[in-house]
Amino acid sequence: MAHIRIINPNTTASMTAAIYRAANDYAAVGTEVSACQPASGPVSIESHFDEAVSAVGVAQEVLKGEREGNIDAYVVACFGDPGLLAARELTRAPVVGIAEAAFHMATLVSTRFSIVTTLGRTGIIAEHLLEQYGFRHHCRRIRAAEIPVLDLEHHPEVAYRRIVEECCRARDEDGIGAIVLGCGGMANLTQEISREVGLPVIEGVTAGLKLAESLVGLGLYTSKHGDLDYPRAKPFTGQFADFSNL
Ligand SMILES: O=C(O)C[C@H]1NC(=O)NC1=O
Repeated sequence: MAHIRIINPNTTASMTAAIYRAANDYAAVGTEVSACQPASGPVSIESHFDEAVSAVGVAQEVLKGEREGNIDAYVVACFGDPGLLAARELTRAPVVGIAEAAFHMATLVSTRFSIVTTLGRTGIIAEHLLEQYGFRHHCRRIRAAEIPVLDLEHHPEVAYRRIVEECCRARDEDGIGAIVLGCGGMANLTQEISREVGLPVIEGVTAGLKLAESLVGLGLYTSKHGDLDYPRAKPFTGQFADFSNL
């Protein structure tokens, strides 16, 4: 039995629920999935600033999970993987970011992939992650459907069509074998888009869940030898006082 906690770093509860449903549909027998989002922060994450603010919320949700004591792994369900390394410092449980998970999965089924994300301005965040994780040469292009994140909920039909159109352009122009969807809010679209576009389509919530299950099943844990060791205990002031002496 593994309990996997999925953290939606934005504060839109309906997106958290959609992310939970998508993950739970793929959970193995014996896996318990739970989902949460920070009490405060951006309703959607579409910029460096949004990422920075949401990273604090991710850390707070991991600390809550550690206090609960029964979480075997965490998934950070925003394509920018906000606060991923900081989250790993706070727990021995594996912590999987959905961008990193999707990149790994995509390279297991194709030599080259393109990313289709929401707004073009967030493409640089994915570009930085490709570099950081060592997947830069696997990714042919970072494309955007040019839809705000919450349009996935507010205008799902328009959003779906724009995503599929951009996926088709990627398939026809980029010399790729697979597509990575660049938003946690796209988690429930994978199969439908894959059927319509005719390529493997990978998104990070479900990829992250299955990788987290594998890490737990292998008995792997976040190393506490080196840079992912727990933070040195120290006082924190002001709004972060509850981070004191972790
Ligand atoms: O980076 C993006 O465009 C998508 C990212 N933003 C968000 O609120 N959830 C996400 O996965």
